[in-house]
Amino acid sequence: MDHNTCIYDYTNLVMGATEIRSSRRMMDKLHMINIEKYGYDSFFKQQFELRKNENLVPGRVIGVYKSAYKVMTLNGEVIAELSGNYYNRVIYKSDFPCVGDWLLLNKSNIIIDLMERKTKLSRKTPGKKVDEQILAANVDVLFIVTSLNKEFNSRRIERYLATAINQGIKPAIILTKMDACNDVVAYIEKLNQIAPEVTCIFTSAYEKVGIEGIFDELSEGKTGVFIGSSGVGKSTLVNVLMGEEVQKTFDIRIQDHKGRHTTTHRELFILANNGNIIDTPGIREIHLWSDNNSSGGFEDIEEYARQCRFRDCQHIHEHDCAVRKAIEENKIDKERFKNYLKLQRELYYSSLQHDKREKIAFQKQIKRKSKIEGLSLKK
Ligand SMILES: Nc1nc2c(ncn2[C@@H]2O[C@H](COP(=O)(O)OP(=O)(O)OP(=O)(O)O)[C@@H](O)[C@H]2O)c(=O)[nH]1
Ligand SMILES: [Zn+2]
Repeated sequence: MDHNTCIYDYTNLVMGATEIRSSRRMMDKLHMINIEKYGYDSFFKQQFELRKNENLVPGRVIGVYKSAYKVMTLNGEVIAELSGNYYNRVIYKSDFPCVGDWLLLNKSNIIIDLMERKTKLSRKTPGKKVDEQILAANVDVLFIVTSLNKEFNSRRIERYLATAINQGIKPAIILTKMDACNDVVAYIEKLNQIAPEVTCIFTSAYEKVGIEGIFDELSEGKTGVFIGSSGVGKSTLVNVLMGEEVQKTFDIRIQDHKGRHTTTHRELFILANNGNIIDTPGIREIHLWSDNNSSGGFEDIEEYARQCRFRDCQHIHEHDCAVRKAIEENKIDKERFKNYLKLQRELYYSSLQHDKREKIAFQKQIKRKSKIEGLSLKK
């Protein structure tokens, strides 16, 4: 399906071939939004095509409220709520829409369905509860933001890199506050040790340095997420990218069912070059959550691991362990290796939890189904 088809569906306009060619001008006339700049590409168009007879509209979540969503559609921003049917189908918390998700809405702005996600930036829910929390969906680039000062921490960067690579998201490292750093070379060396292949962008929001480098990573329709500790300068950078003070709490205030005003803190903004950015304030830690065991960003260690005598070598006390030998010869940093093991364990644990969660959900589904069919389940 092409972009024009969805304009037909939505407005019932009858257009000829010539008009189709000038659909963008047409959209301007009708005050329609070009949702392609929000990342509406063939991946989502195909999903919409499969449902085209249902009179639905595609839209992207640009803000999340307690019980409603701010969604960008062809018609501009709307406030949308979930349908009862949607609620009934939800099994996991991660089935609820999050910022960056593409939705199918009906004409009354009721959310009928969630489109399949291209990527998701997930973490394990903070605290004891073991579950997945999706921070943002359909992310193309994870900007790992860190300052060129004491806050710089190789182990933390490795963790973020593993998260991005494991989830199929391209990582890029943004180094901030270059104006206040007098030994940039030392940081370049550190980055070479942990992320030789990763794009590193050196910036100063104060002096507007390096901003182009961020724009380069975000062409039209691409979505980037900023992640990093509090105080590294994420918001300042977002403001510079936006060219203005971004109002964190939009004027638009809505009421939830209890009549209270609620605001959102995870939002998607569009840049002048039509790239999309999501700021994630308040993310202090990220524990890996994944349904697969492959960590990312440790190719150097994995390269040595392939040379170990035993394929399932744990690199602890096995004979002929190439990894331990590399550590002894200072070819692998010991602390980096420890972090690798830690993240591996975290991933393994998370994949076990993932399987457990699937089993519980499967049982829930059977129970629900048998309830509907009037059957009772005996143990
Ligand atoms: N020297 C210097 N300081 C900066 C720069 N950018 C931001 N800062 C300062 O760093 C502090 C934190 O900046 P914020 O943008 O609020 O940091 P943040 O990462 O958004 O923090 P949270 O909102 O808590 O996640 C502020 O005092 C900024 O003025 C920079 O380019 N150079
Ligand atoms: Zn080994």
